[in-house]
Amino acid sequence: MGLMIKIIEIHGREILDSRGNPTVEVEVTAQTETTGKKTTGRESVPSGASTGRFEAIELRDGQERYFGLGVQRVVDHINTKIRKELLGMNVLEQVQIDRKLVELDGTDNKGNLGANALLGVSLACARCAAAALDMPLYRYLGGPNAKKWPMPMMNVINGGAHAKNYLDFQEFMIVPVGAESFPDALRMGAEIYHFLKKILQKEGKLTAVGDEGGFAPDFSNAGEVFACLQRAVEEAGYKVGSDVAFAMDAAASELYSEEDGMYHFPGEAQTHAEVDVNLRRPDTQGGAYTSDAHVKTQETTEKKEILRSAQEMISLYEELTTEYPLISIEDGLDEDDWEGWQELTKRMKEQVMLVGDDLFVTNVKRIRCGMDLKVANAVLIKVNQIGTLTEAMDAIELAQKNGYKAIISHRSGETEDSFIADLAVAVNAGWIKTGAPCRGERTAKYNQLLRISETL
Ligand SMILES: C=C(OP(=O)(O)O)C(=O)O
Ligand SMILES: [Mg+2]
Repeated sequence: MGLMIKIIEIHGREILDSRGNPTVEVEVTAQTETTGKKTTGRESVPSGASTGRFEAIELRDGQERYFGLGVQRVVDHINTKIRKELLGMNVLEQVQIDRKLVELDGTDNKGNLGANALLGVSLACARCAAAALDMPLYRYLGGPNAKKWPMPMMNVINGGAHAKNYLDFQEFMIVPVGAESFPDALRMGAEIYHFLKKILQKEGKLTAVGDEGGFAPDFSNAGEVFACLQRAVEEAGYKVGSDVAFAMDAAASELYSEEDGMYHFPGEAQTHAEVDVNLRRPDTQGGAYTSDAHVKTQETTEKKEILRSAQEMISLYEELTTEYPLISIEDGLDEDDWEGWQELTKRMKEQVMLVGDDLFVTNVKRIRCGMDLKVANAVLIKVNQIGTLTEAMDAIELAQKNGYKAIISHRSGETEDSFIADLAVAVNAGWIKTGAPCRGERTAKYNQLLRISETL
């Protein structure tokens, strides 16, 4: 038998995440049989705001404390049922541990014990195993061939479910594609972020930030945002396109209405309504992306609506991609609109990464389905969407083996945990999405990548 590092303690607790909501933290302690050495690994669990309908279930207490968001019940599952079953297992046997966790839960969506219970334990086991072997986490997870630093996709303008502004699309990212090293990439991103702040201030826009640390001012549409990002890149001394490209997460499932099969843009409509009646934003121009060609404006006495069909969404992305170096569009259409996604993929797959987040939910079944239907060409990987490390790594492997890019991603609710930084290097993902280059829960990942990049 190989080396035995036996799990001797598992302890879960409730902590706070970056939104001030409770989340799960887990400590796993294991003892190396040959030496008696004891090692503890600690991990915590992130949480989404624009969660996909097909994600594994994040359990919450639903009781009065923390307005129903407490995770004490989940912590109890860890400290009783899960602890009892896992004590004595070899912490090096990640696949067996994760299989046991899935079995213990016994449901398809992890709704029994909670994906947040399973994930905390799963990740803490890996962290503990790496430490027990005195290995960096990325090396333990990835082996000797883990060697590639991931290109950061930095979300510097926040909208959608991550900000209370008029911006309907969720994320606008800068991608320093011309960088020659990770430290260079991060520095470029941080410099542009500061120039962006100055530009927003000069224009009298808010520089308060959204959930992922990007600024959250009111823009009327995506075209206005990219024009502003272009200025920030240029003022920072970089070339748009060759040094820095753009990416966006439309998070279109949040905009889609099953009732009429259309995508709704209430923020865009609101900014136009305000311009019309010459209210607070007389400086706001309509922008090129609300032309009648693809926007239906339904005016009533009280309300103006801006709606787009799937076809019109695709046309909008094509226009944006023609005008700006937009290299990646995530969740461009609804999580259930496989036909729309087929059309989107057919039309844009050569120029752009078409990333499935809510569409694939890090789930091999849905990714396989997407591959069969020739949908998308990249998979967003969020460990808490599926609930165990092994299943997330299976999703990454499936993507990479089939020519799909894998982008390792944070959630909008994060902790100071940096597991995903190591994971991105471990699997040579090539891409990471972990917010703005500011705020501790985001810089925890970027700073860990700086440390790792010294050793690559
Ligand atoms: C990171 C994202 O947001 P959330 O965590 O709210 O799903 C996303 O949609 O890609
Ligand atoms: Mg997304």
